[in-house]
Order: sequence, then structure tokens, then C-alpha cells
Amino acid sequence: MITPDIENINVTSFAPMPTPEELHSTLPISERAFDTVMKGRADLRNIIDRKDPRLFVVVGPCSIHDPEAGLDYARRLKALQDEVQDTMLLVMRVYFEKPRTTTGWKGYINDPFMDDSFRVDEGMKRARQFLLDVCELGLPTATEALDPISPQYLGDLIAWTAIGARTTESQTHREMSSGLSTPVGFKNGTDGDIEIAINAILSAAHPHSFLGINGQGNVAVVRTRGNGYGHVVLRGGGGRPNYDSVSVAIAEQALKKAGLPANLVVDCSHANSYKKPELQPLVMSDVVQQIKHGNQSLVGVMIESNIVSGNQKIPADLAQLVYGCSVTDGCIGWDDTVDMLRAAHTELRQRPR
Ligand SMILES: O=C[C@H](O)[C@H](O)COP(=O)(O)O
Ligand SMILES: C=C(OP(=O)(O)O)C(=O)O
Repeated sequence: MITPDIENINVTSFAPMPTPEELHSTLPISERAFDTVMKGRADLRNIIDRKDPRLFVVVGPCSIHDPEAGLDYARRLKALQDEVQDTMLLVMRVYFEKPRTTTGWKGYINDPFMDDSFRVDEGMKRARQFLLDVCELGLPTATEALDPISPQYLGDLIAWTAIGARTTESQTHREMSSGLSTPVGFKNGTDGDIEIAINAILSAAHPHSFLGINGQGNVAVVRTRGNGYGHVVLRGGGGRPNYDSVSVAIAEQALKKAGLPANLVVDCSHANSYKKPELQPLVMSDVVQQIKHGNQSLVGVMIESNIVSGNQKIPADLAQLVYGCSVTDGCIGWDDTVDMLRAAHTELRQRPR
């Protein structure tokens, strides 16, 4: 029995959710989506294992808030993927869970109607539908795993996972990562600390036992195998970027010292571009030059991109929202995204093999 007056003093209610299995049976994975996810994960593992010389590119909106615009973006990206596929593997950034520095909209799962109604049940369903739609286009997806329960609902539709700068040091997220089915990129901390990401890789590579839920929605002790595909995502921090060749060499040395393979991803956004989206192409071009000059550790990049550049505040009247423009961090617009990726494609064709 839960005793009122002493327990859950600050909890106002518990709203029921469908179980992961119920949501899977409402929106089952299709054959095409299954193939996309399996191929996407295999391609990513092959890139990380150096069996595939391409660069993987996690590219897409800072967050999804309008599935129609998100799918419009996905169709454009799929066409671009077909064009650049011999040098790059494009994986769409499909971020539904936003970690906030203090408060703010926490993403499409938490508040899909953006009106503080917090219909997490509806958000999870719509998120799953969106992921299915993207995978059915043949485009693999990447997301940030923030809530440790969400992967039970959506994990079958994800090819690459990020653990964010604010949670890389969290044991809960390292445990969760040890059971994820995808390669996992651990961001360095917001202060620029890469040691926490290295410790996260070491921790997540081990088996863990921790509390979670199973497919039937029962509280369970989750026992994991350990995830051998953890890697560092350099996102800058503490007021300075860390994508330059010296920072990359420092990260390589730190990984070597920890006995880990030198696998690095550069996030062109966030502190690497001082949160100025228009600077992302400069970061990307620097990374591509490092690769062209023989760097062996850079396996991927991340780009925050949308149909329309910049970002917008969420207006009280949602009809005023600008179509295809971020409601969280600023993004580079579509035309610049195409230019940036085509330029990288041309350069990467000349990379040493
Ligand atoms: O990329 C996303 C943001 O940088 C992150 O969610 C933090 O956002 P905030 O500082 O606006 O809360
Ligand atoms: C929150 C994000 O990044 P970081 O964790 O690097 O701040 C993000 O990529 O949306």
C-alpha cells in the first residue's frame, strides 16, 4: 500500500501509458523499415570497424515538432543520400527528447501539442509513427536517448543513438546504453570534458543490471550484454570548440590511454560553432580537410539542419509557426545543407584510402 501524506508528496498524478508491446502492435515495424534499420546499423558498425571507408553524417533538425515538415525534410535528405552515398552515410537526426539547461519545451514526446498538455501517450505514438515513416523511405534514423524507458517503445526504429552532454556522466544513461541495439555516441560534457565520455564508453561496454521496464510494461531488472560500439562525440564546450586537429589528437591520445579504439565524431553544432548555425559548414569543411590529410579517427559528423535556417520561439498561437524552422537550437537551412554536403562529397572522393 502506498501511504498518502508520506509518499509521493510532490507527485500530482500517474497517467496510464500503453505498454511498449501494445504500441508495437498498434504501429508494427514494416518489412521495409526493418531492412532500413538493420542496414543502417550494419553500415554504421562497418564504418566504426573501418570495413567501410565512408563518413557517417547525422543530419537533421535540432528537434522534430511538426511531422509534416519533418517528413518533407526526410524526403529531401533521402534524395541527397542517393547522390552522395559512395562517400557518406546520411542518417537523419530525429530528436524527440530535449534536455534543457533549466526549463523549456522538452520535445515532441513530452508535449506533442506544444501547449503544456504533456500528452506523453500521444507523443510516443506519434514519434513511433514518424520514425516508421522515415525508415520506410529507406533513411536510417538517429536520436538522443534521454528518458531511459523510451527505447523500449522506439528502439527498433533507431540506427544510431546519442547520449547528450548533460547526461554522459549519468550512470542511468551508461547502463541504458549498455543494452541499446545501436552504436552509441557519447558527447563530451558542456564544460568540454572528454574524460566523462571516455568513462561512459568503458562503462557501457560492460554488462549491467538495473531497474527498467519490459515489453509488457512490468517493472523489471534489466540485464544487459554491454555495448561495444560506444564512441566519443566532440561538441565543444567550456567556451571553446574541440573539432580542430590539435583537439582531435588530444582526444585520440586520451582514448588510446584508456585502451579504446580511436573513433571520433564531430558535432558541427553546439559549442563547436558557438551555437551559430551558419558556422557549421566551416566546422564540416575543417573535419573533411583533416580526413583528406590522412586523419584515421574521424568516423562521423553531426549537423543541425532544417528546411528553413535559424530558429523561432514557440508562439502562443501555433498557427504562427514558421514551417520547417526549428523551435529549439538554430539550424542551417536546406539549401546550405545541400551545398555543404555536396562540397564534402567532392572533397571526400579525393581522400586517401
Ligand atoms: O541542442 C539542444 C540544446 O542545446 C539543449 O537541449 C539545451 O537547450 P537549452 O540550453 O536551450 O535548454
Ligand atoms: C542537446 C544536444 O546536444 P548536446 O547534448 O551536445 O548539448 C543535441 O544534440 O540536441
